[in-house]
Amino acid sequence: MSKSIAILAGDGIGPEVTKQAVKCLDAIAEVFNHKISYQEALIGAAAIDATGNPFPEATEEICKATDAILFGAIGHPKYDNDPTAKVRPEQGLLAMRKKLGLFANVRPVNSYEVLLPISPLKEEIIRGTDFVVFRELTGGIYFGEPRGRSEDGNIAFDSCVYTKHEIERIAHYAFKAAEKRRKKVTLVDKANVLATSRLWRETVTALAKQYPEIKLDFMFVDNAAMKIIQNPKHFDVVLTENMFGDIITDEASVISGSLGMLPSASLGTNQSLFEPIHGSYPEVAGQNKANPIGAILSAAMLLEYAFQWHEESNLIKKAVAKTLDEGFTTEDIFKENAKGTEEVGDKIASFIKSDSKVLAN
Ligand SMILES: NC(=O)c1ccc[n+]([C@@H]2O[C@H](COP(=O)([O-])OP(=O)(O)OC[C@H]3O[C@@H](n4cnc5c(N)ncnc54)[C@H](O)[C@@H]3O)[C@@H](O)[C@H]2O)c1
Ligand SMILES: CC(C)[C@H](C(=O)O)[C@@H](O)C(=O)O
Ligand SMILES: [Mg+2]
Repeated sequence: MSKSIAILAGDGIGPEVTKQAVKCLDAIAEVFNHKISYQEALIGAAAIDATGNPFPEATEEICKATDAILFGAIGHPKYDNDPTAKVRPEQGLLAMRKKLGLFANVRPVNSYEVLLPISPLKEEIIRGTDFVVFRELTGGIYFGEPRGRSEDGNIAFDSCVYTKHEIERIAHYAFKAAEKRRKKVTLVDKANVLATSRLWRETVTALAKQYPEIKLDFMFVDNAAMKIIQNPKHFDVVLTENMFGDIITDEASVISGSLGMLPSASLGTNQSLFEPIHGSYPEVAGQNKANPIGAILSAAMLLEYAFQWHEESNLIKKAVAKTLDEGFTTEDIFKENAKGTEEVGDKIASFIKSDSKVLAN
């Protein structure tokens, strides 16, 4: 089989973790005799430096012409520390999501037995955690109008806007995912305060009638933020709006062991993109310290969602698990005898190649 992938490595640790994901994809291509071609494109601060635009047209064209997109991370301290900057790397990421219609961001969260002891949370609480967050990605306060500043600069405003259509299309994805899981959807919102959240509750309640075997429950986001670390096994499929989903998934990454561990898929009707949920972690950029597993598991999600290569995807996940079992990790996981980004990528790729028969069974 022959497939093409756009590689948008971005800024900070983006290039080094994406390189490890590509290494694992190459290992899969070798084992299964697939042909995967890559097209690199600019995004974020790197794209601003080169073109003045954080999501250049050439990048958009490449994204549209390929079978799937693998994205690293964007962001640079020179913009983070300058609130007056007119053009920002994050605008590139948001423009890409909006222009490509990537409205459903899927963020799986699970615990790893071997990593339970390093968690600040109690083992018995997080053992067996397995839920997935469906985060709406192209609406809400990230995109609502009006937004901006008053003329005198003393007032700033953002608008949270949702349409019924935007809620329904991601809710269908969440309910369909629940059908294949433990048949439970928890809608996380702030319906006691926000009009948009009340529209979410009303719309999702009506839509749930189409999925009679799915149990729907509701939770306010402040309570959910607490319950996710107090009783994570309560959750199966979490459905939520853009900003709440952003926040609770960084929080949930503590259950998996590190923010560097969590992958995601951003799905639309015509294209799909795969990215670790973390950012550009500029403090260690270029130092071979970043955990590449979120990026590598994003490549596994790409094979599953974009190509329907399930066996291939499982092989990557098993190689990651085996690497963790051996305690072969970057410093954010096991500090003692920590390995580099490259070494962890090499190890996972070598397990994919050498143990493909053993791991597949
Ligand atoms: N999707 C994205 O591209 C994305 C996501 C979040 C933040 N950002 C941007 O990244 C920049 C830095 O933001 P931030 O510091 O808030 O978030 P961040 O995710 O880059 O880092 C937060 C913390 O998480 C940990 N971490 C993150 N990735 C890791 C990895 N791969 N391995 C080990 N540890 C990891 C580190 O402790 C780090 O200090 C900002 O410019 C921000 O806008 C981009
Ligand atoms: C960088 C930022 C715009 C982005 C978001 O908030 O969606 C990030 O935090 C993420 O989770 O992908
Ligand atoms: Mg985030």
